[in-house]
Amino acid sequence: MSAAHLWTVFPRAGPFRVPPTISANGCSVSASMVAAPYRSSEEMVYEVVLKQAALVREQRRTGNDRALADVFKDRNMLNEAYDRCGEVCAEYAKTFYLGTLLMTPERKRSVWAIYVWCRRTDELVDGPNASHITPVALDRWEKRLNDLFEGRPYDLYDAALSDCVSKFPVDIQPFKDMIEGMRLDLRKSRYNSFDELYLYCYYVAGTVGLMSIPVMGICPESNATAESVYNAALALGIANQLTNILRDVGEDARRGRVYLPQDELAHAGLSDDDIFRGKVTDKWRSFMKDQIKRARMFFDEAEKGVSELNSASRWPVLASLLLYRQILDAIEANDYNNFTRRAYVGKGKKLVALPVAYARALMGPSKSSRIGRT
Ligand SMILES: CC(C)=CCC/C(C)=C/CC/C(C)=C/CC/C(C)=C/COP(=O)(O)OP(=O)(O)O
Repeated sequence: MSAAHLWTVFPRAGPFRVPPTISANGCSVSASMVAAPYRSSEEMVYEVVLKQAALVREQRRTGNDRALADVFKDRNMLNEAYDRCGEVCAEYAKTFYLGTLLMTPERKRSVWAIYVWCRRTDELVDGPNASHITPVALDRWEKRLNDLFEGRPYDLYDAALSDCVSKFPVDIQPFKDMIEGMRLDLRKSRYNSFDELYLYCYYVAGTVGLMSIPVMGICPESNATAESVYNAALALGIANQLTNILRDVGEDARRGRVYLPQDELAHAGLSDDDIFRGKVTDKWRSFMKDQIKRARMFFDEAEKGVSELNSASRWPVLASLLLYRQILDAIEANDYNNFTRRAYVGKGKKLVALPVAYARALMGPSKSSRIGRT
């Protein structure tokens, strides 16, 4: 693990804060290419991390849930709302859903409600009606978000999230940022540098980590700072999204989109044309090796935070981390042909990952955790 990478994941925090070196991001790109602009996105994201961590710290200190008005008098309606969220989660994220079943009822249903909101947001730009979506529609979606945070949900799914955010110290910012990510996706189909891509990944996936931690909870025995656990959660979202991008290169290219950093492509002697041509060359393999290496580093950062979570939250997170990380192995096994072959993790591997994750999830926070307090 390069120290430079740690600087990128922990931009201002503790012992890992070192200036970037030539191997920044674990890729063979020059430091000047990634280091200077790299700070801006990271710092912006870090503000959100600090704010979220402060909310959770406050909750840990007082031991009370944030007291918002209980707007839902009709418990049956609310139970129905949460059940519907559970059904959606079970349908679209089976493994994750299975893992959530270990959580306390309150946490479990809140995680479902967050999942459903994220899925609906994603569907706005990725779903069947995506071609009709406009920035105005996203503004309306944001207005709905504000309303539900103030206890005025529009529909049943919103009602579940509205209740969830009244019970857990969830900040609205990551939700707004996810909508911002959708706006970005509407107007942008190229990313000049990893800094730009990082910001996109934060918007559309890192935010999920920040939304989830207040609900999943940090283990009471954990010595880690809230900031460090948030950083790990953020890293998992980034790792997942980078993996998604690497898996879907061909599919995205067919939609005219290239999510790979243009400067790194150029540095590797590649261009959009090579991607549209879709030929696996040695240049492409070497480029992909670096990209995979960087995604794995984000997974590694994330993994360190899992043991700091509440015991029942560790399993679903670790299981999904192990499974998603294996997509990178599958890309390698496909000899880096992510143009016409879809990398996937077979059923057998999934079945092995679940008990492995379960056994590892039994381990609590490490006393000498590198993400612990300094
Ligand atoms: C590590 C610690 C401390 C906490 C974990 C905090 C959490 C729950 C983070 C979750 C991050 C996450 C799941 C982000 C979503 C990223 C992503 C790319 C999801 C892919 O979703 P789909 O588009 O449905 O995937 P497929 O295309 O593979 O079906």
